[in-house]
Amino acid sequence: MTDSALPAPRPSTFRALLRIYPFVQGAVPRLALGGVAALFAAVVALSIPLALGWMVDGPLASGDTAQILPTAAVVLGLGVAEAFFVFLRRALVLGPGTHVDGKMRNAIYVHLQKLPVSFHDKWQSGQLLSRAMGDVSTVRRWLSFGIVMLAVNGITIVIGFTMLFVFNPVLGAIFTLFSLPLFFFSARFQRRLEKLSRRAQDQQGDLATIVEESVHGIRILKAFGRESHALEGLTEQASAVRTTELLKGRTMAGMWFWLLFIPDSAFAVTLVLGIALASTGSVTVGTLFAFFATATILRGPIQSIGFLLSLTIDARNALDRFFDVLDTPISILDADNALDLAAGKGSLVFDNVHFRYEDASAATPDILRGITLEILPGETMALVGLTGSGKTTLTALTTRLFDVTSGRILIDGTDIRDVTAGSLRTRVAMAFEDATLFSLPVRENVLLGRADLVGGEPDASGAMPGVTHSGPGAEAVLNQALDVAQAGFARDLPRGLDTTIGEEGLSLSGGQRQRLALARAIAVAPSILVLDDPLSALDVTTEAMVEEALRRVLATTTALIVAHRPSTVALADRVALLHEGRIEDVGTHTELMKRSETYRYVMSSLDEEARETTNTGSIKTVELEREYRALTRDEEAAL
Ligand SMILES: Nc1ncnc2c1ncn2[C@@H]1O[C@H](COP(=O)(O)OP(=O)(O)OP(=O)(O)O)[C@@H](O)[C@H]1O
Repeated sequence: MTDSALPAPRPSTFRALLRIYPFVQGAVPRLALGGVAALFAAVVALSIPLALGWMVDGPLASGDTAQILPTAAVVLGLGVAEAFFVFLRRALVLGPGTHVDGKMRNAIYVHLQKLPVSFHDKWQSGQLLSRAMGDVSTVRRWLSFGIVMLAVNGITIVIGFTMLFVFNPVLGAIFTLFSLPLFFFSARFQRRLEKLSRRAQDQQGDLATIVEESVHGIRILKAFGRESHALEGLTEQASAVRTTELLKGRTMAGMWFWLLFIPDSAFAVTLVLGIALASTGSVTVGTLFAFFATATILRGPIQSIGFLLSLTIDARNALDRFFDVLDTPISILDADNALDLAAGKGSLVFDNVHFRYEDASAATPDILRGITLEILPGETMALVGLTGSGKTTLTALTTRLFDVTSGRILIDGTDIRDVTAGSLRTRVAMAFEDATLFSLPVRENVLLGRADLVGGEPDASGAMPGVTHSGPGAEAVLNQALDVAQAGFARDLPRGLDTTIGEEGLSLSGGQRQRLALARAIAVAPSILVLDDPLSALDVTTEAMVEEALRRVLATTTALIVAHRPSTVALADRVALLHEGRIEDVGTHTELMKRSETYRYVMSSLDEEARETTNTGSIKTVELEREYRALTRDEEAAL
């Protein structure tokens, strides 16, 4: 391995934590003020032993009782001042923590939206969720508490130890000497904790993935009676998390042992020596009193160092995990000089397009190996091919969900990589077989691609409706899209088009979800419509109605439709046959039936597929089946 191939060394905890600065920037003044308040609290606390020492050596030793009350009042005043500064510190640092928390979550969300689909294919959603939620919270806790207390306790320790030396250099030196091993143990435990903490956080991400997947796939698990299998997976992962947490807990317990034992033994040794020195008169009782009062105050900061260090280590790992996502480059970006795609007739051209997935092994050939295809403005082209031939992959390239490996895709003569993705995606709309909906009202789901219709008119109270789609323009688009997609059922939902669809639309049937997803694509009023078998879950009667309405839309729109059913092929002006990574033939259905053996083979396999999935109880099905069979027979006879 060459030097350049070696992984970059892990940066120090300090450098790793410094990366939070851009998110903290605006909050620095409040954090700094919080730190100052905490420092005042520490200084006030440390001055109490001075007052006590003075009282013991002064008024108490001389019997001047008149001085006792004022001195007690001073100590009380210092106590009140300390409480006030602690309150101030908490109030000041609370805001910055939540501010940074919000900024970090926004940043990771925006980045996740921009990352290409290939990134999301690779990353588990639970890992992303735990980074955006759990890790960001860990950083907030450290920022609101950990860093301030670490700084203040550090300063308290320095001032406190200096005071011990001033009270009595011998006792101070012995106390310091006995406390030194603390730093050795802290460093040792820090390294061990760092590894365990990262492991625990990663395992929690995996656990979140399992929970997310089993909730998401609850219907399948129930249908196959595999809830116990999912539980086994969860138990196994939970036990891995538990083992790591236990190991972490044991390491922390070991650290705590030394954190308590070392200062206590330092305390004991200096106490014995201090009493001996006081008995010889080398040190006054008041000074000894102040020495131990200070040492007692120092116990808290010394002991909390371990906890604060583990909080810091957790925050460092959380930040590393956060930046694992944020540092992932956005591979599909607008070019520097990208312009908006101008309105045009809507021609779509694939020019010698090659494509392979990033993680494909070197031994496998490209999925698409030189696709050349022209879809004329207003034309409807069906894309037909065997399962796994790359139809979905080809459609995904049209909106740059993936970029071509080589070759070009042109819309109205312009390479889609030369225009802004935003404008491209308003000109090209997609509907997929897997119709994902969001936990939003029907209206918002259907008008998702119409950012131009967000807002609407103020309501009766004059308030703006916020980020919702409303107004006459939005209503017209919504109604037309629902009509074409035969999704009128949505108007009969309990709150009509304002009904919030359950998570991912799971409260709707597969066919209802597909119709809403189709309405969503139609609502964009694109010049190019790309449909990846979006009618597969519909019964044949509804499919025929949707197709009839679609024909009206498609008459003015360029369309590329992945067809898995002969009835979908019937929608098209021409058919492109995708086979072994290339467009093997293009022509009308009749032409291809005549001249292409591959096409006849593919169609007969689609036919079987269709018969397996159609609702044979429907009269329409029988009619369509008969029509198609007759067509096929005629064509076969003509051969
Ligand atoms: N995200 C991905 N990463 C790696 N390989 C993928 C990815 N998505 C699809 N593939 C592979 O690419 C090939 C083509 O898949 P694609 O989904 O485009 O086929 P298809 O023709 O649409 O299939 P179907 O008709 O079954 O829907 C398949 O071998 C598939 O395993």
